[in-house]
Amino acid sequence: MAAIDKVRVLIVGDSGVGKTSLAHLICYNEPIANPYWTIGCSVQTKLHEYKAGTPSEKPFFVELWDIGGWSAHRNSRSIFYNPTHGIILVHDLTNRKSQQNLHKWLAEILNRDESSAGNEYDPEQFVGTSIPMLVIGTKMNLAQAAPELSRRRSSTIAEECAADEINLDCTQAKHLAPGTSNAVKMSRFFDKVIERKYYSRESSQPSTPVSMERRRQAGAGHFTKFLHMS
Ligand SMILES: Nc1nc2c(ncn2[C@@H]2O[C@H](COP(=O)(O)OP(=O)(O)OP(=O)(O)O)[C@@H](O)[C@H]2O)c(=O)[nH]1
Repeated sequence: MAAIDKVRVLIVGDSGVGKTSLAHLICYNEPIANPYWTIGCSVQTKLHEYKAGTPSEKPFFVELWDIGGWSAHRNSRSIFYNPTHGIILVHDLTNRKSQQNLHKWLAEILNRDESSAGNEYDPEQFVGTSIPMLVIGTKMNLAQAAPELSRRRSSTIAEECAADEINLDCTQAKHLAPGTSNAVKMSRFFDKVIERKYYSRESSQPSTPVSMERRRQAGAGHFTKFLHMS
């Protein structure tokens, strides 16, 4: 049997926003019982059917690299960023600061090769990257219970990067259940990541400019299967 190709998707965001909970929900379709504090990085893998239900259907491993969000580890995290085939930016819907900090996370990943560049926010850089991105707002249940904490739900970084956006509660399986719009967006995102790595002319050029409109048009929604590899 032929080896199954794989892609690496980074899951980044401030400490405590729910990255580990999200990665578990994506891979197992059920909430994690005891989320742990991630030191360094934790990797979980799922089997995704690229373009499921079409003649182009093909399985790929999607490695979810859950990067610990503690700021003290910022200087050592860059070792996890190469290669990066896709990025999931996670923020807590009850914590506005965690949404604003997504710019810093993205800058940290995109500046990974420039040791002195720091994490300066450059909007042009975000528009210019062709790495597929997905923005996820967690703790929707808490945000709904306290709307004053989350008056603005849609995040500007998603608009700037023309990225899809999902708001969910990682403690409830139904929020990513197969057939839901969230699951379709997630699947479409993984298709984009695979498309860019294995089927695009840009695959050998990590950060080439691409128009916002083109990014919007890429990909199509399909369902996925899950597999965990320890
Ligand atoms: N109510 C609710 N709690 C959540 C949600 N997502 C995560 N949590 C809780 O938030 C806490 C932190 O979740 P983690 O998944 O460990 O967060 P993390 O981003 O991986 O944190 P670090 O490992 O420090 O980077 C845990 O107590 C989770 O149960 C959510 O959508 N709703």
